[in-house]
Amino acid sequence: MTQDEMKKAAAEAALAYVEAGSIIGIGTGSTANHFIDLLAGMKSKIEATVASSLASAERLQKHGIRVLDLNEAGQLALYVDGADESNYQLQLIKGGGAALTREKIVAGASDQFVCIADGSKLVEVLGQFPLPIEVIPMARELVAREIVKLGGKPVVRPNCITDNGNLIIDVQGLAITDASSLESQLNQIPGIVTNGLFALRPADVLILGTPTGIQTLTA
Ligand SMILES: O=C(CO)[C@H](O)[C@H](O)COP(=O)(O)O
Repeated sequence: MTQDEMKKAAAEAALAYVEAGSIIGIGTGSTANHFIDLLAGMKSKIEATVASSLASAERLQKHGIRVLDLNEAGQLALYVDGADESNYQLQLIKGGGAALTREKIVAGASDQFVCIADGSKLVEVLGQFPLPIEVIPMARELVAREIVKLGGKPVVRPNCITDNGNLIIDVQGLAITDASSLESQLNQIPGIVTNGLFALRPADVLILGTPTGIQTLTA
């Protein structure tokens, strides 16, 4: 089974969490794309969606799935999204697709966060994947200096402007032993919009596609 097939299997398993008549938050990335494509097969069952990126909104609309602004939609029952890493507490690193801020907003507005991924994303300790941080452009050098003080190596992601008009700095070499504290600490640095740690609001359910089948972890 390829990694992509495992992502698709996880996305398919997440369909079971979709309730009739609901508005669903939709993530960003290749696993979320599988979920969007599968959701199209049951689009008459749902009321609408809220997208965490322009790319996901476009894909949903191509399938004829209604996309609402979060401010119109209100509190959502369900958010489905992928991740770059998850630990066993379902704390995540996200932002490989540069959509972390909108993803965190939509996750924060959802009662249940179902994370879908292939099994390689499950790790003992977060941090092998460089931590993405969304940064307001004028604060780039300030943020980079502060990250170095914390022991990280900041790398500005080339040719990347977020849907919010900002930069992504990927931070390598951070020891993420206390993900909640680090998430809060980084967000205190002026110029950081948010960082890709989803520890204060982890996933509620993690669905992994593995070579031997679906593995589901709950918080
Ligand atoms: O956080 C994300 C986008 O900002 C994605 O969920 C994360 O990068 C995983 O992507 P993929 O499903 O393509 O492996």
